[in-house]
Amino acid sequence: MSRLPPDSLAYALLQAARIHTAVIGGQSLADGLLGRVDPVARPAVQDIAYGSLRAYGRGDFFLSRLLDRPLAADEVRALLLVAIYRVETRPDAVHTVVDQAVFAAAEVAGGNFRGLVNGVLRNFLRQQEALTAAAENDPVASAQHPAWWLAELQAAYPDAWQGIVAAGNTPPPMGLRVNQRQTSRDAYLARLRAAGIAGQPIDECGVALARPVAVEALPDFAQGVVSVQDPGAQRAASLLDPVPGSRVLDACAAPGGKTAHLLERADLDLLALDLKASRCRRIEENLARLQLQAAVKVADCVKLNQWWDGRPFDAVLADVPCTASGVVRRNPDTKWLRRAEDIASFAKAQARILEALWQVVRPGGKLLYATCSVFPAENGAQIGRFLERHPQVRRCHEEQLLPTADHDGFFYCLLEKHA
Ligand SMILES: C[S@@+](CC[C@H](N)C(=O)[O-])C[C@H]1O[C@@H](n2cnc3c(N)ncnc32)[C@H](O)[C@@H]1O
Repeated sequence: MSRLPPDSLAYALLQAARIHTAVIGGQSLADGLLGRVDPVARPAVQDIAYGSLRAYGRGDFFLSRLLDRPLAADEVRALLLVAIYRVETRPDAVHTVVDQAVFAAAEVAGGNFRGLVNGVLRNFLRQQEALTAAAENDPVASAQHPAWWLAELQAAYPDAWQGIVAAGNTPPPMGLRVNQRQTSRDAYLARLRAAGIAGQPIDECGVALARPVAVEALPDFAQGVVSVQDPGAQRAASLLDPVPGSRVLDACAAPGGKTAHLLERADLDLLALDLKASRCRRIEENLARLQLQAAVKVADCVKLNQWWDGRPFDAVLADVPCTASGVVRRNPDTKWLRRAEDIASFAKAQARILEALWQVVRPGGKLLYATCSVFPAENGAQIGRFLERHPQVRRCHEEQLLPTADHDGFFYCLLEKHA
């Protein structure tokens, strides 16, 4: 519990520091860390916690120069990191940030850290110019990504890696998918305008918002007229493009964004699988809100005997688990939690999924392999190895979307089985 008022900056800094501590200790932002924060403070805490995690390489560099020995409490280190982030992003209010961080320090258990926090932050302000210049010459501090991650990007994209890094360091855009069964994209854009929310049309049913808003502010969100989905993710349904009435498998479906999009476009006999029961509930909740129907089953898609009745599918979506390196700006914890070896272990699991699912595609049917990664081992190289094992498979289409201001990073490959 905190005695700080939830609407104070001190409270926001303290909560952001606690989230930081949990993440650096190995927990994921997806574990609901933000849900423990007073709702009044959530937008501010999210802004500070996510922003400072995106910039962790930079903050860590500063602290390595400001502290001459390890701190007694991880939470104090995290408090310094979030305060420095706030100082750098709000240069007009640096003294308020320092004062509020000192109030927050009084809440950290295990000692009296107020003097230390005050001293380190004032020291940072005194040396800010020199430290900022030094950070420019440090690869991890300036790119704000781990060294192994940068090496992967540089090897794969010698001309484009800086753009990928820059996109990864920017707050993500908010995209919407309009439910074509309920309204048209242009009619919904007009409703957004009437609600004072600016947006641009994208593709067949997407909208890019000028600024993120809370979902509760979106007209008729609860009635299922619209969903939040990045335009890059919306490519899946149009690439697979199953014909009405066909039998479709979404093998790694939770939370059901792409399942729902497929069903909004056409009436389908669709089976959605996911490994985890809690995540299958998310699919069911999303389908219920959007007034769509599918069979949802908890299963490991690799273990065909657990879930497959032997009837082949016309179309299969394999949106496989991956490093999520294309959506790192949405989950800035992942780049600090992952290790270089994770790429190979994801690639191994993906190959097993692809092999298993290929067996359930009917002759003449298609499979769309998808990741939200930019690492080739999970994408083009994965498909290359699959095609070596199955030379008769037709690769109909392949695209690597790199993250930009308009969409996240995704990879798609559409494969067709010999009839
Ligand atoms: C990238 S996410 C899917 C996102 C989803 N397609 C969407 O658009 O909302 C990958 C999902 O695969 C699930 N998964 C991982 N391994 C699996 C397996 N062997 N069988 C079924 N689901 C699996 C994970 O639980 C996770 O929900």
